[in-house]
Amino acid sequence: MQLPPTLIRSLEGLPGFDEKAFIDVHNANAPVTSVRLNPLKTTHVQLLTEGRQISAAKVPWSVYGYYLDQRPSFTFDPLFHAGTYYVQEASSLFLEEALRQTVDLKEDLKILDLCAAPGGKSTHLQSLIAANSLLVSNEVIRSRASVLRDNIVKWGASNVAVTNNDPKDFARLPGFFDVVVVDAPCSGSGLFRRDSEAIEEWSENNVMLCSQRQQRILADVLPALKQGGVLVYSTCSYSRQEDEAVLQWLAGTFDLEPVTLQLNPAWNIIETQSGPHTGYRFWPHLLKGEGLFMTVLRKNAAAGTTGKYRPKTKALSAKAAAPLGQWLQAEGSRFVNFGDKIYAWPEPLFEWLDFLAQQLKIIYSGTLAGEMIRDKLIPDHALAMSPLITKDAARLTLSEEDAIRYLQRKELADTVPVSRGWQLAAFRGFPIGWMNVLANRINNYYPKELRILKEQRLNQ
Ligand SMILES: C[S@@+](CC[C@H](N)C(=O)[O-])C[C@H]1O[C@@H](n2cnc3c(N)ncnc32)[C@H](O)[C@@H]1O
Repeated sequence: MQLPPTLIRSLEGLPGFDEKAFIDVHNANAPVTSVRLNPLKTTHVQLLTEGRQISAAKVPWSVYGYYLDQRPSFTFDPLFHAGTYYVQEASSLFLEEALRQTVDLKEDLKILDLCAAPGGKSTHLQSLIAANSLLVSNEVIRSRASVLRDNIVKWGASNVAVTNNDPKDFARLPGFFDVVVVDAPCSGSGLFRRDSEAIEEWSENNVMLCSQRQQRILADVLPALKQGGVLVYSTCSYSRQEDEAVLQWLAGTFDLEPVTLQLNPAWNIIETQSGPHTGYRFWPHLLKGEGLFMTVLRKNAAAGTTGKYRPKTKALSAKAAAPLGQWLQAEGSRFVNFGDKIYAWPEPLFEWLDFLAQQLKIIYSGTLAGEMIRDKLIPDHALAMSPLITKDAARLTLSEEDAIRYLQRKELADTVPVSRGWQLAAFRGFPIGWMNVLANRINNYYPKELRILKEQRLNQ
């Protein structure tokens, strides 16, 4: 692996940098695989290891994160499609430790993940916050926002709104958020080990452009953070201009208080100073993870307020919502319809979601229960992924082979259902989607755009 010599030169003198060890670890061809469990579905890592000749070890800075000693084919694992875990780079799981040390996560919070696709940090944040907290998971690029929505749907949570807005749109929400996470678009050098093609695209000029864009994004979003609120800024770049220099600029431009985290020395995370502010560097030659920079700051400055709110969205009447009781645990939810589509919004988040719907371009919120057609609900895939699904829902347990066929949207020739109508396709107890059993065939309702396109199981 030929790392850009200008990158190497630019890293000299940075805390923790060791040229030889850094180059060696890039050439060692020893990829690190890590996953994070979804506590809405399971907290037992044995689910992924038992009977699979894989062993798992804890990622030290995350309750839900595990290293796997090999990389299985996630595409061909029905448990992956059931949303029981997310495949995520280990260093980035440090977000959990950063928040546990700076925010009372038991409180009802409003959290913004500004640069959220494909959803690693957002699904993680969702696992850390209370059920009555609201996560706004935003992605500016429309196609990437759809991938983000799919991953949020798969995760199964109801307390998330997926938005497709430009950072400057958040100026409409002065002082609204308790926490803002900016996992900024960057030059990506921290991931060279996993994606050697990115090396070709790396240039000093791009580092500079990224640094300017990072500053613009931060300046745009800061008004939306409340006074006393916490800003987390991270990149997967090693470059000073995108890390310490951005922190220095933040500190010099805005009224932000330094926040220092307690580190376990065994973790080998390296502290780096920008004046009184501390950043945290993750070097792949010092720990089991990829390159990452993260810093936390607290807003001192007074923030504006969002002004008067006029309710607009109407919840379905009890009578109109009654048929939904057969599909999901309705207690604690209020139902809203956008056209024929019926969403379940967590009751305590109703006003916030209604307010946000008036300010932002929301592409998904709560849980999409399904479409009401002639007074009957056609259940949506999102409902199958959600813990709201009623325990009484009929389900058909599929073998691994059939579960993969189902996920490929193929026919389930050998599966023998015991009853007719809508039922969940399940694998090892976890729903993976819907099917409708008719007299002479089974209709596979796995969403076309999510289906596994590959024929063969290949390790990826
Ligand atoms: C590092 S990635 C985010 C990864 C994500 N947080 C995760 O954990 O899965 C940065 C994201 O910022 C988005 N982005 C690109 N340009 C942007 C801009 N000008 N403002 C805000 N976000 C931008 C990218 O599309 C990308 O999805």
